[in-house]
Amino acid sequence: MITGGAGYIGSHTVRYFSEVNEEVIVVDNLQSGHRKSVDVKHFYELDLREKEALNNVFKRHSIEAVIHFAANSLVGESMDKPYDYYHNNVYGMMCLLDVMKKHKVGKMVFSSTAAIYGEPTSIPILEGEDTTPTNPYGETKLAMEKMMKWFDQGYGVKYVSLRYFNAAGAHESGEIGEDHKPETHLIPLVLEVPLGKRETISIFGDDYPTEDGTCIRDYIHVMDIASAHYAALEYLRKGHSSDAFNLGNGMGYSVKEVIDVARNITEHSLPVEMKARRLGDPAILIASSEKAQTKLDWKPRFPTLEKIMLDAWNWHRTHPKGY
Ligand SMILES: NC(=O)c1ccc[n+]([C@@H]2O[C@H](COP(=O)([O-])OP(=O)(O)OC[C@H]3O[C@@H](n4cnc5c(N)ncnc54)[C@H](O)[C@@H]3O)[C@@H](O)[C@H]2O)c1
Ligand SMILES: O=c1ccn([C@@H]2O[C@H](COP(=O)(O)OP(=O)(O)O[C@H]3O[C@H](CO)[C@H](O)[C@H](O)[C@H]3O)[C@@H](O)[C@H]2O)c(=O)[nH]1
Repeated sequence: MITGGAGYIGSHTVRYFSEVNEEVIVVDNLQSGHRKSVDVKHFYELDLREKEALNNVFKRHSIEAVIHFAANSLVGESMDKPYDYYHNNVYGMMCLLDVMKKHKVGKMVFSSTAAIYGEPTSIPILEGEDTTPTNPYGETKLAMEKMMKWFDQGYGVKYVSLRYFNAAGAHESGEIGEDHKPETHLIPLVLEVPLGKRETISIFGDDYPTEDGTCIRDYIHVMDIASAHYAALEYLRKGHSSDAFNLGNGMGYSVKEVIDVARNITEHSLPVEMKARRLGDPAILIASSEKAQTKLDWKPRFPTLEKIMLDAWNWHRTHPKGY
């Protein structure tokens, strides 16, 4: 079962699983997902918090494992609406785990985030880094990780928590990609300029302690995130114990560098506008993914920002209005 399978990362993971001949069913309430982004036999439009309906899906299918993407996931929005984040993320997880335990489903692969670390004390970030989130989004994801730990101890539900850094790019076919409304992520926003959907791209702060003064992030191709979910499932199938892994490329790009790569690929001048810092943005987030590479036997296939940007551009220029 893939929850949130009609969302950005979920739909790419559904696609990857079909490419490796795994049978999946999708549960999604379509609050931000797109029905058109997934081609599956069994799609259930429901909210995880509708526990009885969820229970019926578990009754109807013999579910081996759950891959759990469904969540609210915008840092800025979470500052304004913490209740919504606790209710969907934490209570949604409670409902899901409760139904899983009822049906003795003992494997979960979970979407965690770099946001659980807050301002890291060292770069690259290792999994043992302090977890002190600076926003309700990161706080709820950390609470969800902790809930899984106790459900493992109490009921034997094994899990892999994947802490992704900045997901970007699209499937190479250009058939599926990122379509968030409103969009807040840097790469799709940058690409709206050459598409004529916006005049300029804003840079949120150029006074950070980095070489060019703009924030540095570790961008990871969405299909590499998708393949990591399969690697994590295989890891659980082998009977390994529950664990958490960072997913990134170990390379940081500043906001200005991202815009430069987009200029090369789109051949557009991409005018920028300097703005104030965005609340809650850490200066530098770069992952060490060595643990995932070693223990999950996973390797990113598309580590360069050029490839990530090229695939994103391929999707956006052919789908300027999204799905
Ligand atoms: N995009 C990133 O850079 C990034 C980075 C780190 C972690 N994550 C995590 O990855 C996951 C997927 O992110 P995304 O960018 O694909 O987001 P998304 O909003 O595109 O996808 C989330 C999906 O879950 C569905 N959903 C939400 N609440 C639900 C509920 N209660 N019941 C059923 N369905 C529900 C939505 O309709 C949507 O299809 C999230 O959990 C997010 O926190 C994303
Ligand atoms: O118009 C924009 C949009 C973003 N930025 C900057 O670009 C960088 C990347 O911003 P994104 O919004 O694309 O991504 P975030 O790093 O804020 O967040 C992403 O990665 C986090 C973990 O690193 C969380 O998981 C979160 O869910 C996910 O959206 C930030 O420095 C941001 O300030 C701009 O300068 N201008």
